[in-house]
Amino acid sequence: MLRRILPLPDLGAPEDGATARPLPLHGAAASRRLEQTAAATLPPHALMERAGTAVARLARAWRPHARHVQVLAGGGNNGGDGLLAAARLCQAGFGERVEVWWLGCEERLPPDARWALAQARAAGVALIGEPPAAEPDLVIDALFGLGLDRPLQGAALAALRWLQACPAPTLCVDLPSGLDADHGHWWADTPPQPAGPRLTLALLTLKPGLFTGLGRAAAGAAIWFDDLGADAAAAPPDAWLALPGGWPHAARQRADHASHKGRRGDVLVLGGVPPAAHEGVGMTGAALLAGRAALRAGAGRVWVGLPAPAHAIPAVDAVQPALMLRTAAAALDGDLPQRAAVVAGCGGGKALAPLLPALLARAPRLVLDADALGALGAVAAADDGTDWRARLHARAARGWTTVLTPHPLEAARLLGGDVAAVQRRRLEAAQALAEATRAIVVLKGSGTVVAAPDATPRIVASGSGWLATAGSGDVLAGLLGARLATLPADAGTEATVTAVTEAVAAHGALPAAWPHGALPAAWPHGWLPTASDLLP
Ligand SMILES: NC(=O)C1=CN([C@@H]2O[C@H](COP(=O)(O)OP(=O)(O)OC[C@H]3O[C@@H](n4cnc5c(N)ncnc54)[C@H](O)[C@@H]3O)[C@@H](O)[C@H]2O)[C@@H](O)CC1
Repeated sequence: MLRRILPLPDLGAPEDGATARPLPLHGAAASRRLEQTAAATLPPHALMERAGTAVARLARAWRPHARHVQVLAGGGNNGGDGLLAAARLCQAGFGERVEVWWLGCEERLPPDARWALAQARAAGVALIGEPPAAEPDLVIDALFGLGLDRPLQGAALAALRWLQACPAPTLCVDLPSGLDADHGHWWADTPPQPAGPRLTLALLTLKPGLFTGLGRAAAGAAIWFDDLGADAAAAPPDAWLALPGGWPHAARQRADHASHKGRRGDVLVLGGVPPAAHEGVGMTGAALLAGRAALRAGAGRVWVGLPAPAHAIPAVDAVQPALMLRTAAAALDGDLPQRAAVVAGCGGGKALAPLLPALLARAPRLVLDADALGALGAVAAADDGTDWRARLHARAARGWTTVLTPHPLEAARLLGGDVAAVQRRRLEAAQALAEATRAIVVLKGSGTVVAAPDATPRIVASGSGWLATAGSGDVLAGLLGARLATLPADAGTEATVTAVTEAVAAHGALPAAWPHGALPAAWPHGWLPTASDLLP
């Protein structure tokens, strides 16, 4: 069955608060297992017939008036899909010219691709061995799919360079050529971002590499999926694709006439050093953004504790006067850390380090962001010498929730590695950090990963380059606080991970809801949104 995965459908405000079911993601090995299982029950070449037909159908629907269709086909089964699509387009009399630039070698073709080549020849498809002379109206990229597992060189690299530079609309078969199916690694020295509009049709399975690493940049604005009639349950997924869903469900919250703010959860944000207290260097805005986001996401009461003396604390947040501003010391005095979801980081700077031991020991629901992650290493020195990892393990053993929200550099520091290694294997890096800390890890970046100990990681489908702006992470931290604040104490790990994923997904969906026409289009091509624009 053919369905669109991205762009996400306009979800509006779901009344029932239901979270969309996550979709299974299968890497190369699991996809091959599924392929074998499916092929065993079908006549020869049936899967390739379905794949090629699906490609041809989507090509016609996407560019119905294309006259010159150029297929770029490699020497494996991905090329076979392209050859068969060309055959079916030709047989349907589509356009004026359907041509295949074929890089295969007849003696080394796998059986399905050999059959597809025969089909293409029988249909009268023109085969060429070099780039087309004129720019086509539509390109079908079937150079490499699942089988790509090393850097591109020679003729294949030259073909990929042509493909990436071609301004024509391009439909990628299964995966954009150059992209690794498992990790979203890019195997070539040419930019992953294509010059022209692009969509990708994933076949049989959705691969994790399409949604994280460089996958989203390479795959284009739209990702479609045809399962070719295979049963995804036949192989356990390597990851889940999480779609934004039912949180925050404002309509449902408001519908409860007898509700009151005490039922909607308390959030304490710790961070935001004021310039008056730190030699003129301040980060107050970060904590205010987190606090505002928590309020907007439905938290009943939000405190912001700034690590500074009383005279340096702003009297009020003029944008959200409902925020309760105080010194961090005052915020931590009493039972607030126990009953509120605590968000620590958000511009707290070095002043956070001395607060962390108490937070780790007292706050059952704790989000550690930015500066709090940087301060973790100093925790032992600041207290009785117990390592921070041991403290996180102890929290997990008590059934307490800790959420770490590193960007790739922070994750690399916590793992003791380098950022390139994290980015190369984002799923594995997030999972390794979750296992090492027994915490829920939100590894930010293109295709944010949510990982928890002993669980299959999730990649969040929402999110875009619009979020790559200062303060965006503080807004996410606030949303996480608001989401955790409404969880019952005995929610359990799975429900907590789902809640964290919902908050990340809701954050990723914010730019789509942002009124793009709302700011004057003055500066060269219009103003860009900032983190404050993510909040109404
Ligand atoms: N067999 C079938 O009936 C089906 C095949 N499908 C298609 O088949 C694809 C997988 O086909 P293949 O396994 O043949 O793999 P590919 O067609 O992706 O790659 C072909 C060969 O290229 C080689 N290769 C890898 N890296 C290279 C490099 N850097 N330079 C040069 N050669 C390199 C590999 O050894 C591989 O065997 C899927 O992505 C999908 O498009 C699906 O449509 C499902 C059905």
